[in-house]
Amino acid sequence: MEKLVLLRHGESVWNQENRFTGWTDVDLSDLGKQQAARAGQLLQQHGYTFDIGYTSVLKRAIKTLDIALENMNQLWIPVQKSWRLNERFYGALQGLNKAETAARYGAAQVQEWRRSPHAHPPAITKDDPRWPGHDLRYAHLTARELPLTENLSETLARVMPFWAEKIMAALRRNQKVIIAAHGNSLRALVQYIDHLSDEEVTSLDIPTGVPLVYELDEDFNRIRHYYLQEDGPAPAASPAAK
Ligand SMILES: O=C(O)[C@@H](CO)OP(=O)(O)O
Repeated sequence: MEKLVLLRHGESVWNQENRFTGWTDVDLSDLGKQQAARAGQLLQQHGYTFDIGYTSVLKRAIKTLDIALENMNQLWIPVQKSWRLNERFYGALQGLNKAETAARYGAAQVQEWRRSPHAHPPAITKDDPRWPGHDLRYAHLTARELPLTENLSETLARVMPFWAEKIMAALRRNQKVIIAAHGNSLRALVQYIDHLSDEEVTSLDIPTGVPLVYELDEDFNRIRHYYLQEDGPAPAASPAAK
């Protein structure tokens, strides 16, 4: 039996300000740093050790993994970063306040942009400073890989090669894996691992800074999954999107 731990980054400054974030590289809030430390302490208390960590190229996830590993005294393990684990690219919504956007476009429209697997948020254009083609860390991406907007299905499609080539390969080597990523890149991964329908993934929300443990059989099918919390494991239910 393999154990895989998924960890959404701790609260970011823009989570706190209720702004659409996507690929914007915002930092953790003080609460987010505390959540990351607590996640590491919980993992250590429950005896978790890891052989390798995977994260995105965004500092809120990188720092969450760092802080969690430091609190487990495992900061020394290899960590691989990939843009494929980035948050879903939120297009022209990036930077906007979610409540103000709902007041302008209607709550139903905003909820669809946020949670539907197929709805595209409004796109940016390549002359927009938010276009990742302007950012050195994405210089190796092809024109097709650089998003102008992304829906959840497209996020899943770009997470998948990394899952198959890197993460599953590590699991096959019996390595113990932790992935620190984002609300929507993890929703996409959970949809895949759990075979969730589009309807089920619409109501899936993953909390910040709480380790989500998957116990997998040798074919990487889920045996059990649960959140690791102060008062013991909690079912990985799918609370409605906020
Ligand atoms: O802003 C974002 O990038 C994400 C995660 O914080 O928000 P949402 O919950 O709307 O997908």
